[in-house]
Amino acid sequence: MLNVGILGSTGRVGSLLIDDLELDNEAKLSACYVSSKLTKSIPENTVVTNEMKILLDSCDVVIDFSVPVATQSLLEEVVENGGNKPLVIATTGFNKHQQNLLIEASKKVPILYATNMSLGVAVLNKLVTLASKALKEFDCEIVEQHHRHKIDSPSGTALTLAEHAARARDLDLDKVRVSGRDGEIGARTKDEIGVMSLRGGDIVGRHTVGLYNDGEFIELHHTATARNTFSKGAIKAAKWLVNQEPGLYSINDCLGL
Ligand SMILES: NC(=O)C1=CN([C@@H]2O[C@H](COP(=O)(O)OP(=O)(O)OC[C@H]3O[C@@H](n4cnc5c(N)ncnc54)[C@H](OP(=O)(O)O)[C@@H]3O)[C@@H](O)[C@H]2O)C=CC1
Ligand SMILES: O=C(O)C1=N[C@H](C(=O)O)C[C@H](O)C1
Repeated sequence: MLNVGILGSTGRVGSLLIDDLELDNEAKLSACYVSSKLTKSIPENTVVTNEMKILLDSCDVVIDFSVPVATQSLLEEVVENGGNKPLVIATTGFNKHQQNLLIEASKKVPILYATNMSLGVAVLNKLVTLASKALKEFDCEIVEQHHRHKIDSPSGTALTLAEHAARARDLDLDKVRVSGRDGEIGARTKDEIGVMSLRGGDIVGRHTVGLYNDGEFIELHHTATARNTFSKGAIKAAKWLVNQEPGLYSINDCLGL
C-alpha cells in the first residue's frame, strides 16, 4: 500500500484527494499538513502536522495542491535539510526563485510537476505544439476561465499551453506574451501570444487555444467538468513517480505521451 502525504489537505482539491484515497485499493492517506484547521474526518492514525519534516517522514510520496509559499517550504526541506520523498507538485503560480528551487530539489528526489493533472490537457499540450508549428502564420491567443476563488492569473495550465505554442515557433514566451489589452495599443504584432483570464462562479477550469488567420481559424478547447479529474490524476502520478529515479518529470512522462 502506498502511503500518501498531502500538502493542501484542507483545500478544494486536497479535500477530494482525501476522499479518493479512502476508496483506493493501492494507496492510502498517511499524513496531512494542516496550517489552519482540518474539518474533514480522516482515517485513524493519519499523522496531522504543520511541519514539513514530519509530513515527509510520515509518507512514501507527497501530493501538493497548496500555495507557492507552502510548496517553497516543502522544497526547502528537501534541498536544505535532506528531506527525501518523491513529490507530485500541482500548485501553480510560482515565481522564478520557486521554479529554480523545484529544479534543485529534483536533483535529489523524483518530482512530477504538472500545472494540470488531467489526461485531456496533457493531450492538448501535444495538439498545441503540432498546430502552432504547422500554422506559424496564424495568430495564437489563449483564454482561460476559472472559478471566482482562484488566486493566480493566468492559470498555470494557460502558461504551459503558451510555452508549448511559443516553443513550437522558436519564440521566447517571456518576450512575446501579452497579458492584457486596453486603450490605443496599436495593431497586433505577428509573434505575440495573448494569454487572458476570466474569473467567475464555479468554473472548474476551461482553456481555449485559438489560432486565427485571414479566412479561417482553429480553436482547441478543454473543459474540466469535475475537480476530481485533478485529484485522481495526481494519485495516478504518485503511483508512477515512486518507481522513478530523482529527476523532474511531467504528466506526459507518467502517461507515456
Ligand atoms: N495541477 C493541477 O491539476 C491543479 C492545480 N491546482 C492548483 O492547486 C492549488 C490549490 O488549489 P485549490 O485546492 O483550489 O486551493 P485552495 O485555496 O482550496 O487550497 C489551498 C490549500 O493550501 C493551504 N495553504 C494555504 N497557505 C498555506 C501555507 N502558508 N502553508 C501551508 N498550506 C497552506 C490551505 O490550507 P489552510 O486552509 O490551512 O490555509 C489549503 O489547504 C492552486 O495553486 C491551484 O492552481 C488546482 C487544481 C488542479
Ligand atoms: O486553481 C484551479 O482551480 C486550477 N488550477 C490549475 C491551473 O492554474 O492551471 C489547473 C486547473 O485549471 C484548475
